[in-house]
Amino acid sequence: MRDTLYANVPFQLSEMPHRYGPNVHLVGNPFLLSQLAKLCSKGTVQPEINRLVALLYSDLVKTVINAEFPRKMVAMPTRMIDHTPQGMYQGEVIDPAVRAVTVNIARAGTLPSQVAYDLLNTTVDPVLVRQDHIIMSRMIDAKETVVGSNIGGAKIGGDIDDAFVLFPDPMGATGGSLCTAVSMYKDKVHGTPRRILSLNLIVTPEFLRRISREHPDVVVYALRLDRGLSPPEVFGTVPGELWEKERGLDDRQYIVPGGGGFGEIMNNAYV
Ligand SMILES: O=P(O)(O)OC[C@H]1O[C@H](OP(=O)(O)OP(=O)(O)O)[C@H](O)[C@@H]1O
Repeated sequence: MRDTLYANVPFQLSEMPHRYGPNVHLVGNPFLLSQLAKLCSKGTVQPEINRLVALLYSDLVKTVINAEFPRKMVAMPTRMIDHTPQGMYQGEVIDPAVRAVTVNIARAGTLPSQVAYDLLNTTVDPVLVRQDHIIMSRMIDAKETVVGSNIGGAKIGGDIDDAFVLFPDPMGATGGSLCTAVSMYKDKVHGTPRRILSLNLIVTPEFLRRISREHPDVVVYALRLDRGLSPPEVFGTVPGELWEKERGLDDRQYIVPGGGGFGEIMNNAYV
């Protein structure tokens, strides 16, 4: 007789309430926010910074797979099958027949994308998993204000038809980098993706506003929302309630409270 215990495995996102709409998920929890606080603090440099980024992404990617990916019922013999016909796991698993593409937005997104790629390969059929690469830089003017994002080169390994397309990038600041990358896929890469997912450690209200306007189909999972430069009336309100007044970017488009330029610190290259 079959045990139905794992026929419908419950999973519920633990997320912070907000008014940014159904495509935004703020999924920080006490454990991850502690690690992220450490990652953002002044004394955290190599090798600890990469260790923390990898740990945080390992968790975030699993959360996204649990929440977004389809499941499938399986009956898989265990090693005990040689001793008893009851040696079978019967229940749900993540459907391995799913296409997934993770995009390395170099440079801060390089390690996060590698973590995502490795985890996807252990979860779905590796033949269906791919990693693409985009060299991307925020462009600044003479006053060091960000004026846009530029693609310096890309290696795109094929189409994205019916694929989950993941953009794991630690900082969502102005949203320029993500919007440029998503537009490039929509304009130049063949196929209709099943879902476009942005996986961030920290996002700003400005980032969410830009993404939701330019690419409302993108689903954002972020551990933390930073709106530290907002006027006093914003603090204490539910995120998104006073969206137009919320501010998380300084004059140079760095996130506040933030954690500095992750790409710079992770690569020890201050350019
Ligand atoms: O939302 P946006 O304003 O576009 O900014 C965020 C981008 O900047 C950071 O990267 P990184 O430090 O690697 O690159 P940079 O040289 O573009 O600052 C970050 O990881 C994003 O890719």
